[in-house]
Amino acid sequence: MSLNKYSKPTLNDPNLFRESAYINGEWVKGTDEVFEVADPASGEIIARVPEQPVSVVEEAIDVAYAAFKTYKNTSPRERSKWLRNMYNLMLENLDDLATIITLENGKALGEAKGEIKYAASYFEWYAEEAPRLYGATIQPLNPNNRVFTVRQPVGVCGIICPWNFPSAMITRKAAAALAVGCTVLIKPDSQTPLSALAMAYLAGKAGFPKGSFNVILSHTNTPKLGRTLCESPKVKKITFTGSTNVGKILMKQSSLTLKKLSFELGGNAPFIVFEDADLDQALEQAMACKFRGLGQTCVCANRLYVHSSVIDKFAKLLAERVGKFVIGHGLDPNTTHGCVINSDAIEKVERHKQDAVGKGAKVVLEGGRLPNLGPNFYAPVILSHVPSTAIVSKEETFGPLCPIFSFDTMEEVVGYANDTEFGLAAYVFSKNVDTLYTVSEALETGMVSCNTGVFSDCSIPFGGVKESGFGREGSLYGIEDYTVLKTITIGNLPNSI
Ligand SMILES: NC(=O)c1ccc[n+]([C@@H]2O[C@H](COP(=O)([O-])OP(=O)(O)OC[C@H]3O[C@@H](n4cnc5c(N)ncnc54)[C@H](O)[C@@H]3O)[C@@H](O)[C@H]2O)c1
Ligand SMILES: O=CCCC(=O)O
Repeated sequence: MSLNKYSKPTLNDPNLFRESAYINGEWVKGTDEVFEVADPASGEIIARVPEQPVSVVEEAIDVAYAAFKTYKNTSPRERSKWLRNMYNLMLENLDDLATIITLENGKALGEAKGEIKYAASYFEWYAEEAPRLYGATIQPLNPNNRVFTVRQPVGVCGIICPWNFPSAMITRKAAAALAVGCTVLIKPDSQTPLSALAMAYLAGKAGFPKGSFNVILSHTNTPKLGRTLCESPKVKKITFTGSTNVGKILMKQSSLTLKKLSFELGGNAPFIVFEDADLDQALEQAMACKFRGLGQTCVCANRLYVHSSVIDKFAKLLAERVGKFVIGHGLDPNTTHGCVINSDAIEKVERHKQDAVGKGAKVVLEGGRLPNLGPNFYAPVILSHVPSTAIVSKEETFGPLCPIFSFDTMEEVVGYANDTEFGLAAYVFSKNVDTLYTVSEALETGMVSCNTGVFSDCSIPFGGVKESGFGREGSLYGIEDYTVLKTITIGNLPNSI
């Protein structure tokens, strides 16, 4: 692959770079109207893709609906083979796919490669799960009846995804859906549609039948397209990853047709460091957790709670280590951390920082804008002794701001951690298993990670509680969200012999 800094890449396989939607196995524009995709690091336009009208989405829904009628009857072994092919193809094209992510999202190439491996792992996992969908046999009260259950695919799934993981947020939904026999219509974020299109190209090569894997595109038309997906009686499920506010809109719109829903929404993860924690381990893990994607992941630590006896030491050492980050264009091999997605992300970081400092937080690492690199570059900020009244204790920053709060007792810190409407991930650091266990049970989140800041894995159930959403992705449970349970009763059997 030859890459010129700040320019469109020459990919090993140029077919992976697509500027059309993918419907029924065809590359489709459907309109002359386009929207632009820019490299957030350089501002350079890297693609022009169609702004699709509602009529194209309606056609795509019809295609996915028609395809479902045959796709649902393919054998689990066939689907497993296509999923496995997709896994292999993603790894074979790792460099190109990662380059596309870096160019549209801004994350460093090393992180982008990690995302592709993570994204592909869902295809591998569900290739293995596809033939293992079990039901139950049930002993009913009526002795002349026999009862069993089967899991059937729910139908056409509308998949709406964010920009922060342009590949992995799609695969952990699509792989499970395709494994059980659902067809999918994917709507990526308008800032990062190119990864979805590259995967559509690979899905065709992997052997998925026409109409089973579709990608539609929109920017300003997004609310109309979203409504069309939510209100169509032919779409049986909406699976969404994104903000809680948009999740609430989609839930209302989906109520008209009472769709099955899975929502992975915003987080506000507490990262708790007790006085007996291995400080060096907690520091390393805090860095990895807080600054993954430069703070733009839903499971990034949003609030660090560090015991009052170690908070000053922890904050100083963290600032020393984070100060060594090399921030730059994601394709530069020296870069450890890329840029944020857009100027709104920086404005939110600054608003949360000013609020906390105004309320008495200490600045440990000043951070701030890096105009020499570009308008979307921002060096991490670390604040300590942040008061509990700061906005950041309640609102997700989704950016490179690391606020550290002090606490004294276990009861106090669990109270702070749970004092939010969100409940996605939480982190606990201690050498005492009683502390880990008691606190894990008390935290109101879907996932708790003890003594590690990086826990994501295709084998675990991923998802939240409270306003962080519902449904689980990945693991053996993730497949259930794309099925409906059917009960079959065979009645009036003769008396037993
Ligand atoms: N829980 C998780 O697994 C998870 C993962 C990643 C991101 N997130 C959350 O996502 C948020 C950041 O992503 P974002 O700002 O791009 O979210 P967003 O909700 O603005 O956008 C997500 C997707 O929804 C689409 N969308 C926006 N308005 C829509 C509408 N009216 N109808 C239909 N679709 C619409 C967008 O185009 C995009 O594809 C954060 O809150 C983050 O925590 C959660
Ligand atoms: O941004 C949210 C998803 C992050 C992950 O899957 O680890």
